[in-house]
Amino acid sequence: MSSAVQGFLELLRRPNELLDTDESPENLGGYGRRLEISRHNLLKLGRNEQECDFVCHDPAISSIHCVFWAVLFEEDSLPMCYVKDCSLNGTYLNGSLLKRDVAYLLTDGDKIDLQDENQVTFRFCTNKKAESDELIEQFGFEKKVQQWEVTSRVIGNGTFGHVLVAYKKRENISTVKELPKLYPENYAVKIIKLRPNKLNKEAKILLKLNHPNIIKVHHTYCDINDNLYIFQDLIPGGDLFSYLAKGDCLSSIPEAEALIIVYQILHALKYLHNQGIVHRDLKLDNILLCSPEPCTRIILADFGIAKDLSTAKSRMHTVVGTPEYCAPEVGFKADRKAYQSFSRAATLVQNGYDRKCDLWSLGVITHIMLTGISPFYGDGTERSIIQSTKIGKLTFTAKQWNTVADAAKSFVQKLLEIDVNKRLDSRQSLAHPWILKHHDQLEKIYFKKILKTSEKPILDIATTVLEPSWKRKLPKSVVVDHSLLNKKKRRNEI
Ligand SMILES: Nc1ncnc2c1ncn2[C@@H]1O[C@H](COP(=O)(O)OP(=O)(O)OP(=O)(O)O)[C@@H](O)[C@H]1O
Repeated sequence: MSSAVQGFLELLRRPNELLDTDESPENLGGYGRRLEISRHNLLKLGRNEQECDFVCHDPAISSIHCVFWAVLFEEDSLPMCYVKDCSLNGTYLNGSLLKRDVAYLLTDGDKIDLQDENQVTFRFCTNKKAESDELIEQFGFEKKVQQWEVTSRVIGNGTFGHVLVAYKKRENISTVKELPKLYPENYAVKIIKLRPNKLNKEAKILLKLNHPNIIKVHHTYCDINDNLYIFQDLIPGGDLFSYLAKGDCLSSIPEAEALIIVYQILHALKYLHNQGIVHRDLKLDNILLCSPEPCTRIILADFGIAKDLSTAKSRMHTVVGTPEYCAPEVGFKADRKAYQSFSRAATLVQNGYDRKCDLWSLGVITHIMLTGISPFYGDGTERSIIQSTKIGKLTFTAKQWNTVADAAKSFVQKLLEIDVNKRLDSRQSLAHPWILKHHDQLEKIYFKKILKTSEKPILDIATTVLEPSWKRKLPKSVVVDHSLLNKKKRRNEI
């Protein structure tokens, strides 16, 4: 298996009359043929000869019947291979029907049937070793949390916690026998060891939010070891960084594709900022994709350092974020020694910063999507990034800009504006000519294709879904260990 290949489909059964005419003789009969599932490549099965990697000329099979892909959190982590049904007649996983347009995680040996059982059958195989319960045992995580099941499959590991695959016990199982059994959907659970208040904030903020482009939290639970479980949607398409990282460097994407992503981020930011929430760590790694293809829904994740200003003062003073994406007014200093006199790094010399720091980060993200270049990266050292961000000099002379519209350049310029008063906010950004010019098409794509809704949801209204039992689930007080706080080594937080 080549390194890019993370799994494959083995054709188990296929009626002879449906065979492709151009198949080599050794593949005839349907046994032994393998379809590879690799990163950065959507494997498509269906009737459409132009689009599909595996063509089946059966009228019961849809033009594109189902798609497969693989996502890797890091180079050495175990791949997550997914199947998504896009058909009229359905795709079955181990005999159970898949919900249309929902991605399901595959496990070695899974059986996939196109349309009904025993018509065209594949077996999913991977030679990567399955995860053991080591992590769960090492940290004493609970495997059953009320109606939730925590599995040992790791989605990713962050500075403060682990993200694992979870399942929810089925509710309202249909008693109508004729209806096919539905396959259980996957969820993700982020488990963090409760430490100073800061860590509770992520779940508290997320429970308040309800927006199609923001990670949805379903349930929270705190076990007796102070592990906080945040059950949330599993976003199966990987992050935007991995989507752009092809080979050794980041690649640009077509302007139209970037525009659709920017439009969704702006909707999410407008909603967040209206709620008084500032994300503060917007970057490619924290933007998740529902599938690794253009025009997919994007989801903002990792609210670990988000700030809720709705009940507090309107400015922030703590230096947090990731220098590469961080607005100059946040106050990163090129010399790390400059922080030593503070127990927490703070922009004491400045007037603090506000929600517009998220718009600067979006400017950096847009710049990268359009050109593959990070605007203030310099020589890549933290010092050089911070220095060039402070200067904020932008040039559009690189050849990568040649094919980019002037309106897009102007958008980037207006977000990467050192003067916060001149920098656009989320509402103004949505009214910028780059967006406005394509407004009707963007709206259509957003509501019809991405959100798949015929009615426009009211995106600006806050629907507070704070669980009533939330407060009771947390310990009354959390002992703040200051030595830990100071020693905390967060890659992106000083
Ligand atoms: N709900 C989710 N669905 C799919 N993948 C997720 C989800 N939440 C997190 N991930 C993946 O797991 C990884 C770890 O997430 P987490 O939020 O713990 O840490 P992180 O983004 O690396 O944050 P930190 O900046 O705290 O180190 C992420 O990079 C992301 O790829």
